[in-house]
Amino acid sequence: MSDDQFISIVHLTDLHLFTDLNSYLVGIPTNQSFQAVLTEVKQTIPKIDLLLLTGDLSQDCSAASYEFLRQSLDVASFPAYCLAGNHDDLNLMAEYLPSEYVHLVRSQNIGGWRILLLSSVVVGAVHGNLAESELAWLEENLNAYPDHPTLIAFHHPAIDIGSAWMDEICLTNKEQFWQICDRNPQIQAVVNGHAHQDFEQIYETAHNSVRCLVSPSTCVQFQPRTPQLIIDNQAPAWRHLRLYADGTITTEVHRLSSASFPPDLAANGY
Ligand SMILES: Nc1ncnc2c1ncn2[C@@H]1O[C@@H]2COP(=O)(O)O[C@H]2[C@H]1O
Repeated sequence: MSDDQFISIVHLTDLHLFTDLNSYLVGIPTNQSFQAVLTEVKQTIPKIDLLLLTGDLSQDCSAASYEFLRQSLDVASFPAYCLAGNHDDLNLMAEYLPSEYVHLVRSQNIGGWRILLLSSVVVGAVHGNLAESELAWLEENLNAYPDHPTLIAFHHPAIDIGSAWMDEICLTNKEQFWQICDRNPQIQAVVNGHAHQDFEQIYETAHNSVRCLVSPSTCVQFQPRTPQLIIDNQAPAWRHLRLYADGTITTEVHRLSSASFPPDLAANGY
């Protein structure tokens, strides 16, 4: 099948960038691991229509960390859509991120698909929630394009992933979100970060099956299915998605292989 028969999206999440190239999160210099990921993405994915960045872009909430991100994405030269996570500062993102390539868009039509970006951030909290205004906006947008296969992205997973500590800090109003999905069978996929691991599940509503895709971080990973946070030895990673006009998706996670960023496995949090 030729490359132009699908939309190629690279999902990058939970970058946790700092001002300083030599600052570490759980043993990993996160600016360096992100740069290595971006370089490998460019070298290994032949066609990229869109980079999708789903929050926790910054760890130290500094202007310099967002400037570093914008500069890195400008050098990569792919359209990049960014949304916020619980570690981010929306005002700094709006001030320092937008560029020719970097966009804080909320909706986009691309190759017959609708891409919708929501904010699940609760200012000052680690967990997520979709505000009434966000849910109303989502429903309005879905009603406007009922025949377009749709991918929705936000930071906090809308499903339990089987780690008690993480499930407590994911989306708190999952049911409201899934009720909207039930009324809008054009929704094909929900893409999230926050969990620092690869997790995939089909969510069956009464009227459709939604592909839930949670992707690993470009820096440190958490072990799956654990009662408390345990650092995983898995490499920095990203997810590649191919969206086809008939609404189908193929996807897989890629782990960084060109450089090694071992985490501090003894750390029990950050
Ligand atoms: N030991 C811990 N137990 C529970 N949560 C933690 C621990 N350490 C850090 N966290 C929080 O868990 C969050 C997981 O995702 P974040 O990167 O958003 O930010 C992390 C911290 O806010």
